[in-house]
Amino acid sequence: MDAAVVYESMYGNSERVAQAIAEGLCETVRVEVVDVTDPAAHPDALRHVQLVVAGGPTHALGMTRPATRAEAVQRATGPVSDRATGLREWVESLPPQEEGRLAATFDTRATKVRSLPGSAARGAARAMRRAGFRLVVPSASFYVGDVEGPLDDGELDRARAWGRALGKVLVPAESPAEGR
Ligand SMILES: Cc1cc2nc3c(=O)[nH]c(=O)nc-3n(C[C@H](O)[C@H](O)[C@H](O)COP(=O)(O)O)c2cc1C
Repeated sequence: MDAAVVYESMYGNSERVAQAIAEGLCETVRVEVVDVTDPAAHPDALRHVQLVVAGGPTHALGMTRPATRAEAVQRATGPVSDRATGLREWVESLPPQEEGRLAATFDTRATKVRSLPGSAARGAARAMRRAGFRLVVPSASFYVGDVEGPLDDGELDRARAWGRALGKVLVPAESPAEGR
């Protein structure tokens, strides 16, 4: 089975989570990690992939928007990726999917506002379900200590474990060879 982890990231935290998820997933499936703005993330370029894992930062209780991305750039005290489009535009561009395509979603969120309900991952999951994907596991959130990060202790391990568990749902242990 082939999988792709498609991510958006302004300060690099969601990118690190995407890489960690791929490290867990690659124990059972072939996986590529793609920035959502990369031509390789275009829906046509991902047609060979059976599982798409998509994620990015939570901004203003949901997926980023042009205004929240501009705010993120303005608030940056270090490296920031100034991007014209993000996860929201990507999921909204997905054409109707053939039956059987699988998906899972993740986001990063701030520990300080952990009690707030908003989650980019849940918004992305809704859009992907509407496009015809089957969501194989509940969406996951990974936490940063402050707006620019860093990720809280243990979050990359948790992301690796989430990727590993996702791979095992897709490729049961008795037939690992079929997943490669
Ligand atoms: C404009 C803006 C709005 C944000 N809104 C939220 C929010 O509603 N909930 C939350 O948990 N985190 C919020 N955050 C924190 C982001 O989730 C955090 O910056 C992000 O997870 C870092 O990921 P990245 O390095 O991949 O961009 C916000 C950050 C910015 C810049």
